[in-house]
Amino acid sequence: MGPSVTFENLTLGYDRHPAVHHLNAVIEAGALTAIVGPNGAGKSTLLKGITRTLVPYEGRITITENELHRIAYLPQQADIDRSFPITVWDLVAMGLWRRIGAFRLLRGDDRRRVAEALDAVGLTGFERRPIGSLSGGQMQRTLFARLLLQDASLILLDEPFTAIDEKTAADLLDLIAHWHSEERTVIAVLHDFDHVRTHFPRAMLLSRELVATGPTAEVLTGPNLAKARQLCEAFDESASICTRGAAA
Ligand SMILES: Nc1ncnc2c1ncn2[C@@H]1O[C@H](COP(=O)(O)OP(=O)(O)OP(=O)(O)O)[C@@H](O)[C@H]1O
Repeated sequence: MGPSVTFENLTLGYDRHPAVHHLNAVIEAGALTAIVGPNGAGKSTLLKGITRTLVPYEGRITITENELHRIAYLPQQADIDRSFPITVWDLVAMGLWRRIGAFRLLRGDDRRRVAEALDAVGLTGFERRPIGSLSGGQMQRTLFARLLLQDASLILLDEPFTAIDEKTAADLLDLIAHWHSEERTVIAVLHDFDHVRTHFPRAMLLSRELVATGPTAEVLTGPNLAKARQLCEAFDESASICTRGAAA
């Protein structure tokens, strides 16, 4: 079973400006949750908080069982350097590093796992291709193959389906459903509400602060979405960290 993630009076930000503001919420162990909200709502920032890339200005994030070493994180495509000279095979094999270390040669068993992961994402035959030559969808399949090998109990995905074709999105959604059936905790930042409604049982609607969280149908309502838009439009980008809720 994957861990639960608890946010308590959490404020995260950059240069003393808050991006996520006094968030209180719980993501249950083994839940499949979509994080949604307007542009600039703090969704990616929240994932960076969970990976400890950002240290909270206030409050805390608690992951049960101290599972930090078992987190897999897929950043937005824009944050991935595709010019790095590495083949599909080597990038996917990096998913084994936690288990076998970065510098050990792959054994037969390891090579079989890499081949199976490539097969699972439909990339058999692409092993020797440099990642710079892949389409957006093929690159995303490669990164999902690496995630498969990471065997993480908490999987964080930042906009995994942006700018990829529907067939690839459907295949990768199947993999996510499989992770959910294995009771891993999966949290994905998503923009496509159809994907969220169809494939994600739970949702968290953010707009710098929490608007709603719970079963997806109860979160993605007209009034909640209108409130999220209003909050984001009203937010002062230059606001400093406030102490509201500090005593809570
Ligand atoms: N590295 C950074 N330095 C300074 N400000 C940042 C940085 N990253 C994000 N921000 C700001 O924090 C706020 C929240 O950004 P974040 O990327 O978390 O939003 P988001 O909900 O993921 O948006 P989108 O849907 O557009 O990707 C925005 O105002 C953004 O400009």
